Amino acid sequence: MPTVPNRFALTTPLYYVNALPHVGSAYTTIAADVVARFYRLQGDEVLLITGTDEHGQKIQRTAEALGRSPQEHCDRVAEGFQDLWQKLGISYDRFSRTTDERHRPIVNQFFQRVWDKGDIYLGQQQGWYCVDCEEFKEERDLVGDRHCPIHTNRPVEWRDERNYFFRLSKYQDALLDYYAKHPETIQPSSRRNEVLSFIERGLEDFSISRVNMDWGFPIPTDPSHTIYVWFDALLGYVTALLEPDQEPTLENALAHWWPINLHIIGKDILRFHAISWPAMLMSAGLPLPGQVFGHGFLTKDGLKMGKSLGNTLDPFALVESYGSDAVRYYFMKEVEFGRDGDFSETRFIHILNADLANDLGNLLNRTLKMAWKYCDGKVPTVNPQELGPEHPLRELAETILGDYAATYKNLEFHRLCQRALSLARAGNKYIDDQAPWSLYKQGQTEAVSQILYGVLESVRLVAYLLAPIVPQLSSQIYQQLGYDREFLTTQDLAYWSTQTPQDRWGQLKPSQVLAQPQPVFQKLQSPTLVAE
Ligand SMILES: Nc1ncnc2c1ncn2[C@@H]1O[C@H](COP(=O)(O)OP(=O)(O)OP(=O)(O)O)[C@@H](O)[C@H]1O
Ligand SMILES: [Zn+2]
Repeated sequence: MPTVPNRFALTTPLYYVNALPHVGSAYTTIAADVVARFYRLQGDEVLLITGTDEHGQKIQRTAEALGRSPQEHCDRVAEGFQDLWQKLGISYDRFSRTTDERHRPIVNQFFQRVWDKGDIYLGQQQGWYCVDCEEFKEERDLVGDRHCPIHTNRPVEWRDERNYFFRLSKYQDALLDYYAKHPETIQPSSRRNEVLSFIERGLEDFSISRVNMDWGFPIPTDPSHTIYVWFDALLGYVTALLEPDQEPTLENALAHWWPINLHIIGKDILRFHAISWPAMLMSAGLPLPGQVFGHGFLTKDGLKMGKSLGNTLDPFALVESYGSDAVRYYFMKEVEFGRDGDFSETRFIHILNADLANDLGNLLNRTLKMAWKYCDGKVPTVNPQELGPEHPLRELAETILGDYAATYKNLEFHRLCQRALSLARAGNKYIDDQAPWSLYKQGQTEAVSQILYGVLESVRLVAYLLAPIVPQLSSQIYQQLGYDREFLTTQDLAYWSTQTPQDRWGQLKPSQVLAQPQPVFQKLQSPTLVAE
């Protein structure tokens, strides 16, 4: 009987279109793509949502400064995002733009639910506003001469206006209660603690409308106000759930994929996702997303890289110089997900050469050459089970395979890379120790076959383990091992993940014809991009 696949829906933030994407936006999106690819390889039905947040004062002002209409500006920048995602191999299923005409009915219907619940009222808003965050800041959090702690280059602005408010305070206890019962919902745990202590300090209602600002949707019950950009942006996740030809109703949007399993975001927008958003959903009577993971910042000289500060690294140039797998691998391996990390081009080159060119690429290359020399260019004809459980490579591989899925599910990408690479390193050591070239000279062909099989099978497993992170490289390795180029990406994954599971020892078919050895990862040259 065919099994029904599990469903997994996840999102990146919808990025502001105040400027083209930078390496920080790429970082989150790469991580989300890795997770999506992992679940697809498990045979699950996956929906990866990314997109752009296009309303609000920040966008209106940026467009004005550039002499463009806001829509023209958004169209251009949204295209830039899509272009980068394509270059980085991001396999997104939906690109949600908050200026999409289907978004407005969803926002209106959601607003109506919250309105009917009595959670929206008119009040007076006073406070310090950071346009770059599109958020009111508490006086005690400001730095220097009233500057936002994240956007230290621009002072916050004083606001005193009549706005509609959302009754966030009403949900304080419900949120605490929910997070006590579902502690896994906010990750990593340091972020959970941060959110909990913020809630415990007391939640204040927040304004969800703006006056004198018309780049957004009007409040349905009072069109002289514009809906606050964050209220509309968070709902972009819901609009994204609609099928392309579906009528845009809230009911349709929520029917198949809701609740979303995972929001991957940076820690700058944690409160929106772990406080405002769940409270809005509670008000609308909807179940909450499974998890919010707030990762750390890529920093430059200790400050968050960002479009507003302009201290960023151009991801287009990075991909152009080094290729998408290199960029993906570096950020997943080098920065522990959840913590901050600085970028260094020298380190970038060092890690890629050490891991992918030497430990993995060379291992495959030298072993393939031996297989051509000693085994007629075929996977050695041995029964994989003859390599018993105590075989050193098999033993290590099976230990890693025992928990790699949990490692991915916990978003421990750096650990996954380390573990996969430890298998490649063990393969190199094993082949050096065994010296099959001497055994061949002594006529011990059976032993040679066994050794080469063990190493090639280990390389296959490393490629499989890393496939969500370096999809092109893994596909190339599979191809060298005699599989179709597309084996890991366009096969009927749901089928083969159950029929010929790739995450087991001994799947490499004896006698399968190998490809001619070719380097799968070119060594990178010295830094070219950033002066260090
Ligand atoms: N330096 C960074 N490190 C890690 N992630 C980042 C970084 N900058 C942006 N991001 C990602 O982008 C999200 C914020 O998107 P946004 O469009 O506000 O980009 P931004 O560059 O931070 O903009 P701005 O500098 O104008 O605030 C973060 O939550 C995170 O997912
Ligand atoms: Zn700010």
